[in-house]
Amino acid sequence: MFLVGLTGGIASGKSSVLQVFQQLGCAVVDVDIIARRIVQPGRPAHRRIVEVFGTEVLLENGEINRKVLGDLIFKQPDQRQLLNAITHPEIHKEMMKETFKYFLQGHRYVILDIPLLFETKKLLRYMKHTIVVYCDRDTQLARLMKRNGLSLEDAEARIQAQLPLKDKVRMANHVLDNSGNWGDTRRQAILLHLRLERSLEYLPLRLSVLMGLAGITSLLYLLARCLLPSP
Ligand SMILES: Nc1ncnc2c1ncn2[C@@H]1O[C@H](COP(=O)(O)OP(=O)(O)OP(=O)(O)O)[C@@H](O)[C@H]1O
Repeated sequence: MFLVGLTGGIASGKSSVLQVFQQLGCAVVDVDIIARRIVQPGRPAHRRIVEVFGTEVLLENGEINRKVLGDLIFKQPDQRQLLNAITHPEIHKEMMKETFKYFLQGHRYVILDIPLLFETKKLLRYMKHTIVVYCDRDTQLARLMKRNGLSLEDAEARIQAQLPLKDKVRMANHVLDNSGNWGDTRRQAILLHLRLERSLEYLPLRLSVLMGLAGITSLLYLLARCLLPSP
């Protein structure tokens, strides 16, 4: 098995592309979904967030108010670091669990949607391939304003706060251009899936696990022969 990191910019189309891979039966780890799951009431990260940021970041039903928290950390970078220190270890644990589950199921590759893959670089070394979902700036701006109901100024500020998409394109192994219509992007994603599925890069890990298992079995057999009395 090998890992494929999928990234892009805000509203560039990562989640939409990830859905295509999911529909194709790929093993998909959606960091956005994990990030929502680990802050559900009752989870340790939820408790820590309330301790640090206060009850004003809660909705009436006790869930985290993502909009309020999002605005808060956007305006105060030191608060963002605090939030990351609470959530990142929990997110990484869940990612490892899901990836291991897919490994046991025999998938050839696992695709992980990691919005800040190139910014934090923490997980980059584990990725055999990287994919950037790109779209031109005007399209990105228009989609972001429409989806989040943001003003031009606010949308520009959010795009500005990230590493430019063009830089991410330079760092990636594969680029999916989502500037045009959806059918075109879908086609690019399907072609890429076929390439990854045909790759033999999954073999080294699978073979080493099989050889490890064979080694342990032989060892147990030899031990049993030595320890058990012969008939
Ligand atoms: N090719 C396309 N044509 C038209 N609309 C699109 C296209 N691709 C994505 N969109 C729309 O653009 C918006 C952003 O897409 P999506 O949510 O997939 O981006 P994202 O990169 O996951 O965003 P974020 O990281 O900010 O959550 C959505 O409303 C989606 O429906």
